[in-house]
Amino acid sequence: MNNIKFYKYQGTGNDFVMIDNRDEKFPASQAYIEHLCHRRFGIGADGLILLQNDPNYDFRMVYYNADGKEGSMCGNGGRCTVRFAEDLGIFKDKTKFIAVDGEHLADANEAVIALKMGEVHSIERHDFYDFMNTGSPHYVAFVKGIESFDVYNEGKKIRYSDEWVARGGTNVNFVEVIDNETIYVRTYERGVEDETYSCGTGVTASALSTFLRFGMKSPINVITKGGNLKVSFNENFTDIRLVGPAMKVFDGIL
Ligand SMILES: N[C@H](CCC[C@H](N)C(=O)O)C(=O)O
Repeated sequence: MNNIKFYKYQGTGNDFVMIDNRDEKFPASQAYIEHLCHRRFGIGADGLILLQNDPNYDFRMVYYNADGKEGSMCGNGGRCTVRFAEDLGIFKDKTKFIAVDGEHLADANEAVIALKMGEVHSIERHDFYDFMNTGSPHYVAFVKGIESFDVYNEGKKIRYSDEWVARGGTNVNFVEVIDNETIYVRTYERGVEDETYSCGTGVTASALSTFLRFGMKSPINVITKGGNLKVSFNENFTDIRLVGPAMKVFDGIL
């Protein structure tokens, strides 16, 4: 026993081990984090997040993928970290924190966390897909029959293609337009190397891409395997919000 307290949180089924690391005592080695995230040998999670102090913000969020490596920004993880900080009594109603991609604002109420995402300034448009960075890199392709689509194999093929390996890897989103204000998104996640139940930065990228390709207006409702999110944005993508539930599942001692 290391006598470290951990908490398990989830946001639309994207789940995280959360550690209050304000004393910076957590031994953050890759092997240990990978072990804790393992669904058979550990607690089981898509990632692990350290909540740390920062002199200029309410807190700092440090995110690791399930493979134990520090990742780029995680939207659902950000929403869960905000809920965690609220539960720890760090803020009430509104917060400002820092993550690997910069500053984030968020509002919390009992039902949802609304997280302001980074601005998106450049989007690569291709015939069959868009690519952008919403804090993490995202490939977005539109498909029909999303519920029976082979996300794992098709996503893996793209993620491990020579082009994307050379570019540092990517998360891969498959999207179907459901109605005038709703899309369904499924994501193969880099660093988890599997489909997750929901990916916040991926959902954000998918909504922006749906606006560009089909003119769907903000706010866009997003269905994922783990529940529903909403993405609102202005048309130059400088004010993007990811809104949805985030909650504690259990806690324990390591
Ligand atoms: N699940 C995360 C994305 C994690 C990004 C990660 N897979 C990477 O590319 O490093 C989210 O909700 O935005």
